[in-house]
Amino acid sequence: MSTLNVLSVASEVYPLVKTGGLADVVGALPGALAPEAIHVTTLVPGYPAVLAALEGAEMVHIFHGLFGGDARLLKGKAGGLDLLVLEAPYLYERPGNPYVGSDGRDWHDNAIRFAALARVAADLGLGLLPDLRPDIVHAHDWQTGLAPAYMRYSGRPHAPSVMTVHNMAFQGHYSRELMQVLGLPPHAFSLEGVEYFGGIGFLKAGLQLADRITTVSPTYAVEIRTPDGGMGLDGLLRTRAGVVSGILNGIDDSVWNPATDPMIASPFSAENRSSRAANKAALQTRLGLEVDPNALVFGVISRLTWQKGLDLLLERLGTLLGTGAQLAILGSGEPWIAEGFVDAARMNPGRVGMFNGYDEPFAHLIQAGSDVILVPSRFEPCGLTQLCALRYGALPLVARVGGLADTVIDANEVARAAGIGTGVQFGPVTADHLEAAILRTADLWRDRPYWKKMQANAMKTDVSWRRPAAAYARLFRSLRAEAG
Ligand SMILES: Nc1ncnc2c1ncn2[C@@H]1O[C@H](COP(=O)(O)OP(=O)(O)O[C@H]2O[C@H](CO)[C@@H](O)[C@H](O)[C@H]2O)[C@@H](O)[C@H]1O
Repeated sequence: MSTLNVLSVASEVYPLVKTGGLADVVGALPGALAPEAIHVTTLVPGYPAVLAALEGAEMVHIFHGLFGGDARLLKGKAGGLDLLVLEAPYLYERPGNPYVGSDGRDWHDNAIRFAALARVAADLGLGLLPDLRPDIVHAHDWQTGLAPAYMRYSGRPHAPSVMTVHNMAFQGHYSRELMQVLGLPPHAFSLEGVEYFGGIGFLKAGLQLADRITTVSPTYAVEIRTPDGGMGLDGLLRTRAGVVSGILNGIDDSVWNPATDPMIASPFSAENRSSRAANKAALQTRLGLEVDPNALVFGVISRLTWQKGLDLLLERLGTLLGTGAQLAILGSGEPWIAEGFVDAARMNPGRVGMFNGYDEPFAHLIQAGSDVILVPSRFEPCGLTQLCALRYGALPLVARVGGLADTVIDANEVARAAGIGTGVQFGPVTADHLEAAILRTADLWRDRPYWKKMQANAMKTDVSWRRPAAAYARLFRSLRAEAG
């Protein structure tokens, strides 16, 4: 099998820069695709953290006058990845978050910052550097949506493109006045081009002009074709339904491996789960919860945003605590949700523990020590925390949406009778249905033999990248064959 070269372009990549699951996936795909004879080079902006980590950097191109400055394209390695880094200090040399300044507001020039990234991806797809000419350009999320557009409007032969949507809620919508600044020809401002509700839609452009569209679960691939899930883009996606597919995410099962995880209190495996109890005790101690092996511990690891539905949990916290259960929460994000949990912890000492922040090692301990991981998302393209939870034997209690619907087997009565089931699902996503699911989970906890069976089932679920990588490989190869 000949090697296929893919240029993956994204605004964040684990372990260098991460604000969410996008970085995890972009960081994992190259390793996952290597056994499929697919070589991935990842193009990312030259944020300070990326430049600091880059090893063996070699300059491969200078762009004169790239959106208001001179930029250099560097080739090197970091975090085990083959990278191309766009070093453009006037766009990316800023402290903190890739998208927002210290005042919490979007950088004023985000349209240009990410158009520059997309422009460079497109140039590579057009054969700018013969040695680094990709067979496929794989663009992730709105920040890179213009890459397929730039290639298409060049009018020249170019690599075929795949646009992957990790979250439909972020679309990159900008003023029509930027058409010229962004280097888009006037005729691109049309329904079949980049025009979107009177402005320029970056994600819209990618979805309209890429050769294939993927999203990160089969159910989300269906949901985004509906008015609710499509968030304005459902019509386009219905029209292009023939090129849309859903490929589930995986997780890195060497990082997320309870048998070897150095970040947890005591290792365990599906076959030998006895030391899971030590992790539960460590978690309870760390968060000031009563150390009680019999208390059902619900864990949460999440960005705190409306998407994640955790306000519904706050609303029905009384029911959860009424069952005798505990809540361990690790999260950061919007203050209206964070403060609710901080208050809940203060008012329920020993029963609710909250760490308001981002802490990767602690996320591992919560997975290892909780009995349940709660993911009550209003929508969830795939979700990674429930995949980690399955691997660590913390049964996922999830909303029946997107990738959550695709990855958890609900312990309904039939599943219970058959000894299958890996967690609990609920829907529609309302406080009432969440409450019912919490009560059902507490009931399942009382049936300890079945609980242990579910835990074993969960831990044996294949949540690795193997199957998803094979699906991406098939997609890339068929697209390459089609392109000739
Ligand atoms: N406070 C904290 N401390 C430590 N770790 C934390 C944390 N908060 C979150 N995390 C970690 O960050 C990652 C978040 O990934 P998710 O897939 O759950 O959500 P996200 O909405 O960011 O991603 C979007 O993109 C991904 C990738 O495609 C989709 O799975 C998802 O549905 C979509 O919304 C997980 O690995 C989680 O453990």
